[in-house]
Amino acid sequence: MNAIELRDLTKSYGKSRGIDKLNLSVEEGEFFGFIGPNGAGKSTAIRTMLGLLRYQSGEGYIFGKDIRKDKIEILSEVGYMPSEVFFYPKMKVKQVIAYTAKLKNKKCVDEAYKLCERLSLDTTKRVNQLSLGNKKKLSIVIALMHKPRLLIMDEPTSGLDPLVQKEFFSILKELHQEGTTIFLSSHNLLEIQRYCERAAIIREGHIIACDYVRTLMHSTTKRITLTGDIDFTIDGMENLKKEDGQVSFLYRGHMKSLLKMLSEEKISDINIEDPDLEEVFLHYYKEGDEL
Ligand SMILES: Nc1ncnc2c1ncn2[C@@H]1O[C@H](COP(=O)(O)OP(=O)(O)OP(=O)(O)O)[C@@H](O)[C@H]1O
Repeated sequence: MNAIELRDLTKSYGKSRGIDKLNLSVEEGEFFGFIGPNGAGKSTAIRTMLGLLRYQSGEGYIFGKDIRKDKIEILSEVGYMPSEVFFYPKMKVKQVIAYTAKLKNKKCVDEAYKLCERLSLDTTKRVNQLSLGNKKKLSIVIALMHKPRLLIMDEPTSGLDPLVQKEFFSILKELHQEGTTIFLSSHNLLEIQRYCERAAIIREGHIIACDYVRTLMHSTTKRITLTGDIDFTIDGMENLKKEDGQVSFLYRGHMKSLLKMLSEEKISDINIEDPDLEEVFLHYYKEGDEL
């Protein structure tokens, strides 16, 4: 069964576009990445699929349950970490935990305390005494404490220090091994590359690419690095970098024609490699680029 199934899901905010005919399938048990430039529609897609926003058309199912009709059942199986966190400022961390466990109607306080310990979050502090990063930790604890079947995280690591990020991903990996489906929306392409099996790229409210991360990286685009006497340009050269007698660029054309052109130039070395994920995604992000 698919954990997430969205078909032509459309949500607009009056004049401004949110998501437009968005299609997406995430299988149960996947570690899935969701990426796109600012304003692409990531948070809108997430909040719509969780039944938190009204939408105009299309359909959506979480574990086969209808996002329009079965909101409460869906939320009981999901752990959601929003990109922005709000807690009652005067509550202590331990009070937030107790209150949340009551709302979720699950015995999960012990699990929450274990998570606080692993993330170094002091449960005796009041929310208004917490730094931004520590508020984020609390939001992680709240999303994870009931061991949900599906975890949806919107920009979870922004504002967390590297040590906490490492521990956070160790926790996610453990949950994933236990069968939890993880849907991670992030601007950090390295963490998508490192942890996600598949990823979807959203731009202007549409999914423009969805595949295994490895496949996305092995696109037809290559990074070419040339050493030698280089003062020529080639059609299809992008992201040009020049340093220390080397020229490096992304190339999207036919390899045969590139090699033919280069054979006539004074080049002492050539290196052809796959670009890193960041470069591939930046290429997808750019408005008007073909896939
Ligand atoms: N409450 C709202 N009212 C009007 N327009 C909105 C509202 N929320 C989002 N939008 C618009 O919907 C589009 C998608 O926004 P959304 O927040 O989903 O993008 P995002 O991909 O999550 O962006 P970011 O990476 O910056 O968080 C944007 O054009 C945004 O301006």
